[in-house]
Amino acid sequence: MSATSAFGADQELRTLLLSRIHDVPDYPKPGVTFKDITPLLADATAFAALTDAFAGLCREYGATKVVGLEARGFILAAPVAVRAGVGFVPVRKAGKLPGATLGQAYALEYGTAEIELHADALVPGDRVLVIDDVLATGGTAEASLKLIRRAGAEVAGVAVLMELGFLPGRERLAGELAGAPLEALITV
Ligand SMILES: O=P(O)(O)OC[C@H]1O[C@H](OP(=O)(O)OP(=O)(O)O)[C@H](O)[C@@H]1O
Ligand SMILES: Nc1ncnc2[nH]cnc12
Repeated sequence: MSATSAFGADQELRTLLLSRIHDVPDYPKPGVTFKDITPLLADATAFAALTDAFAGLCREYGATKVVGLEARGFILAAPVAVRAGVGFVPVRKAGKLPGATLGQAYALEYGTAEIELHADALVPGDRVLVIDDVLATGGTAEASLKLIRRAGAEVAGVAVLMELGFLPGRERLAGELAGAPLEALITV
């Protein structure tokens, strides 16, 4: 079961962030409403507020590393790591990292995918906050937690900008979180 805190955006921040996330119907395929965060990234005030909220969480959890999930997770996580004064570690889609890697396959809605982590990017004693833009089915985040644990590090928590509450991502993640918190600034 995942713990919750007062991290959820207050009404003002939620309104700001929601106004900068655009719904794109039927993208990338019919029936899917894509949550486009590019307007948020283009708004310095909104991007800074988001970064501050995540950085506060990073400090609260005593995280020693921030992991960002390719690709939109990189954009959100990197400034958080800088703001919080901890290192940034990318989890990439398979075949993109040049060094020795740990790989983790996972099930998508249709088919499978694989993500990778540099084998030496985390060390025992690291406490890792995972950051991504969207939690949908939870498959990507779940696979990232497996990688972090296989690398010998501890999961401090998962933080996303937006949780799609109509999908069972939170339930899927619960086992792998093993009590670590899953925080969403916005749930739709
Ligand atoms: O909870 P899930 O069902 O796993 O979906 C969420 C993931 O899907 C999106 O990434 P995507 O694979 O589209 O990659 P991108 O960021 O490179 O566009 C999103 O940024 C999350 O990482
Ligand atoms: N609906 C959605 N919008 C943006 N990113 C996503 N990743 C998975 N589902 C998504």
